[in-house]
Amino acid sequence: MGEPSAAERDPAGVPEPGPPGGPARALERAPEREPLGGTPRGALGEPPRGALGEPPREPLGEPARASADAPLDDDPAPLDDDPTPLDDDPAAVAPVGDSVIATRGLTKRYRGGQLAVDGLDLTVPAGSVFGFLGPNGSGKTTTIRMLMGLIEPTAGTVRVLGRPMPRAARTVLPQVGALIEGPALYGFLSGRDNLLRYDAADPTADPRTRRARVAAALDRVGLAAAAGKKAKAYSLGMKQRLGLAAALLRPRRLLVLDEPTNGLDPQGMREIRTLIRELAADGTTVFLSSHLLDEIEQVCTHAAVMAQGRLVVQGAMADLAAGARARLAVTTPDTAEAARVLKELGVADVTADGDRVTGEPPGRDLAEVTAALVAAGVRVRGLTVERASLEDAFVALTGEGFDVAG
Ligand SMILES: Nc1ncnc2c1ncn2[C@@H]1O[C@H](COP(=O)(O)OP(=O)(O)OP(=O)(O)O)[C@@H](O)[C@H]1O
Repeated sequence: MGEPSAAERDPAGVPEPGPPGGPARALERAPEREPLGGTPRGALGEPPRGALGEPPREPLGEPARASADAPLDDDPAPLDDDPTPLDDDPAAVAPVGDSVIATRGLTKRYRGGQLAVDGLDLTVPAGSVFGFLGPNGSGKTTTIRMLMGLIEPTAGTVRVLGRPMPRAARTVLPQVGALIEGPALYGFLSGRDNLLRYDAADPTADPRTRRARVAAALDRVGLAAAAGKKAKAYSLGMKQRLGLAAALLRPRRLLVLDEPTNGLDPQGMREIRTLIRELAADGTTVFLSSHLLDEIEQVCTHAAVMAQGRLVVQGAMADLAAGARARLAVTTPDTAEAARVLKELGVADVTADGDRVTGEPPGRDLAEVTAALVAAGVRVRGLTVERASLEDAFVALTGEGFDVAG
């Protein structure tokens, strides 16, 4: 079969660009930093991403192989393997301990001057479904492209599966499945043939097991029945699942998914989320970026929040939800007296609104607080510590709104 021409490729095959775990970790709030001084890309009149900025997209868009074969975007990264002899042997990837991805001081300034990622310290625990959350333009895709060795950091380090990137790309990437900015497909080929062709382009893939691996991957993503259909007849959700199947053609220790549900209808989103949960249940660490809070809430065990290129917070979901902005709330007709008593008890940030008085949760037993209020003649109708929703917490942390509806 000859190489398809550009005209033969399905232009509609690329979906519109835009999505369980480790032990609970303490909430790590990133230190405050100076505001970014970068210039927005648009302001400099640079071409949009995808014109010049993107690496050439391989069929089905897996960056793993693209990173090894294709020229790199922006500052080309040296692709020499890590000089240690271990790197030639995929089985010899160093044990990763608790973290599958670790970045330290990771920084990317694009040529136009845009500081897209600023001093990122990210730690992704093994076995987690890690949500990488942030509004559009907060640096998620740039970070993912550095993780995959597609672009060279301006400063800082990246370790994936315990190895330095991009130096150990050839060792690491075969163990990483990735779906970045939607799969690129050949519309005139069936889903099965897309995967066969894709696998055949991978020099490290075993041709003897190809058909079986393709069938298993199609089955895995629920496309076995539609395997013979041309990809251009696939719905967006099916195309996205085919992209995932490409990432699953061999066992992976890590899946990196950039906005995997972007552009999908609710049913398609549910299917992808279910698949992610299943993959995670099998022990694969999943790193997924999203600007959708509820998506992160539904599938992730851990999350990091980005804003303007900086890490705002990262940790286990339970800690993020519990620790972010709990409030003591007293419901009473005697708000002025209740506020006075609470302040006397050392409750900070006391505010009265209607028949409610709220404040920071006190570091003492709530029974003591109730007793003090009652002793002062306050008619207490309700006293509780309210957990903020994740949305409240994240918006408070980032200081800006999220496009929650997508
Ligand atoms: N190739 C590039 N050249 C110059 N600036 C870029 C390039 N790619 C991204 N940027 C800029 O870097 C910043 C971070 O962009 P990035 O795409 O990483 O964010 P994101 O969180 O993934 O957002 P989105 O969800 O919109 O893709 C933005 O200000 C963006 O305009």
